[in-house]
Order: sequence, then C-alpha cells, then structure tokens
Amino acid sequence: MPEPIIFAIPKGRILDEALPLLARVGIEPAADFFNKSSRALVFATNQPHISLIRVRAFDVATFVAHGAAQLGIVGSDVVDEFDYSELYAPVDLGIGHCRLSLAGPADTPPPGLGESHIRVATKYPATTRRWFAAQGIQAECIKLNGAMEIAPKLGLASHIVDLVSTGRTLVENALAEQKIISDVSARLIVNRAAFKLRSAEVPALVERFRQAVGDAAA
Ligand SMILES: Nc1ncnc2c1ncn2[C@@H]1O[C@H](COP(=O)(O)OP(=O)(O)OP(=O)(O)O)[C@@H](O)[C@H]1O
Ligand SMILES: O=P(O)(O)OC[C@H]1O[C@H](OP(=O)(O)OP(=O)(O)O)[C@H](O)[C@@H]1O
Repeated sequence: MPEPIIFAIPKGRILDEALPLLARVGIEPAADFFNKSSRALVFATNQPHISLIRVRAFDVATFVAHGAAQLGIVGSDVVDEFDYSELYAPVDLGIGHCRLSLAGPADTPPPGLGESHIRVATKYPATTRRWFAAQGIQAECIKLNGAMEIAPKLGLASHIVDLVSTGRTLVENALAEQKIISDVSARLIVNRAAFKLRSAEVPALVERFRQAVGDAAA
C-alpha cells in the first residue's frame, strides 16, 4: 500500500465553504470529522488513499511546504505571507473571499508619500513590509495574531494591516479602510516535489479541483 495522500484543511472560516467543494471532488470525510467532542486531528475519507488533517490556517501552508501534507486549502493571504518556494498554488477555489487592507483611524488621512517610516500592527508582517517597501516606506511591524483593530487606539501602532470582509470590525473600532493591498480568496496548494513524485495521484487531484471550480462557475 502506498502512503496515503495527506490533505490539509484549515479549521477556521474557510472550512464551511471547503467541505462542499471537497464533496464535489469526491472527497467525503469520515463521520468522526464531524464529531465535535473528538480530539482527533487526522481523519480518514471515503477515498482509501486520502486522509485529511485539520490545522490552523497558517499551518496548512507550513505542512504542505515541508511535504508533511501533499495538498491543502488556504487563503491567498497566507500563501503570499509565507512565499514558500516549495508551494505551488495552481487553483483559485473561488471561496473565502475578503481583502487584505491598510486601515487607520477614521479621522486621519492615509500615510502619505512624504513619510519614510510607519508602525503597523498586523498578522502579515512580510506582506506588509513588502507592500510599503515598494513605495519607499519602511514599515515597522508589530506582530499580532488577532484583534489588530484595537492597536491604534491604544498607541501600539498608527495603522493596521488586516483582513476586511464586511468592514464592520473596522467601523466598530473607529477605523477606516485606506488602501486595499490584495484581494484574497482560498487556493488549492500543492507541494511541488509531491506533484512530481506522486504523479499518479496528485496531478489528477489538482485537475479534479480545477474542474469542480469550473463547473461551479459555469
Ligand atoms: N472576514 C474574514 N476574516 C478573516 N479571514 C477571512 C475572512 N474571510 C475569509 N477569510 C479567510 O479565512 C482564513 C482563515 O481565517 P480564520 O479567521 O478562520 O482564521 P484565524 O482565526 O484568523 O486563524 P487561526 O487559525 O490562527 O485561529 C484567512 O486566512 C482568510 O483567507
Ligand atoms: O470586515 P469584517 O466582516 O468585520 O471581518 C474582518 C474581521 O474578521 C477577521 O477576524 P476574525 O473574526 O477571524 O477574528 P480574529 O481577530 O480572531 O482573527 C479579521 O481579522 C477582522 O478582524
């Protein structure tokens, strides 16, 4: 028996949209996946050669980049932040839409061209530094893992870079969206080496996702 294909899926908000997509591709998790009291992290599926692991969104990219999982589903925000050379993101899954944006206090103008330095609270320091560097501004990033929106009010940073969907969290914290850095959606990600070494299984799975997304869009 060959080793199973390990498919990493995020346990956060992409999961609800990812499950119907997996079903269209013919992958159905075993019943214990839906058992909320279970502490299991690896799950069998209806496909004997495919197992699922359910991990935090950022960790999906890490498992796949290191070849511990062969495929995964993760937001393009995470793919961009890590910029792993071993990751191949061949299919935009058309789910998990939001945007990564710069935001600041609603009553102040966005950072201008004259500025050379800015302090930003974010879960995305690499993306943030890259984006500001492209406009000649040095971004000093303070890494937070959530609740970025309270940082400007408490003087931790003048701005934040975070995901925005409805915009409600910004408004309720007296912040305004100032620039969209990227439009985000979930991607199928694949370990490059696995794509070559497991050529009997991985490329065919990628093709099935491509078709499932195409069928849904048609
Ligand atoms: N409104 C949104 N806010 C945050 N993420 C969103 C939103 N809409 C879609 N996403 C996508 O969902 C992914 C996971 O977000 P989620 O909020 O579930 O995880 P998290 O709680 O930020 O992370 P962790 O797994 O570390 O707890 C993001 O990387 C992004 O691609
Ligand atoms: O524009 P909105 O629709 O208000 O959504 C944006 C919010 O959603 C995310 O947080 P999440 O709910 O994932 O919680 P977190 O702070 O724990 O990441 C994100 O970090 C924003 O805070």
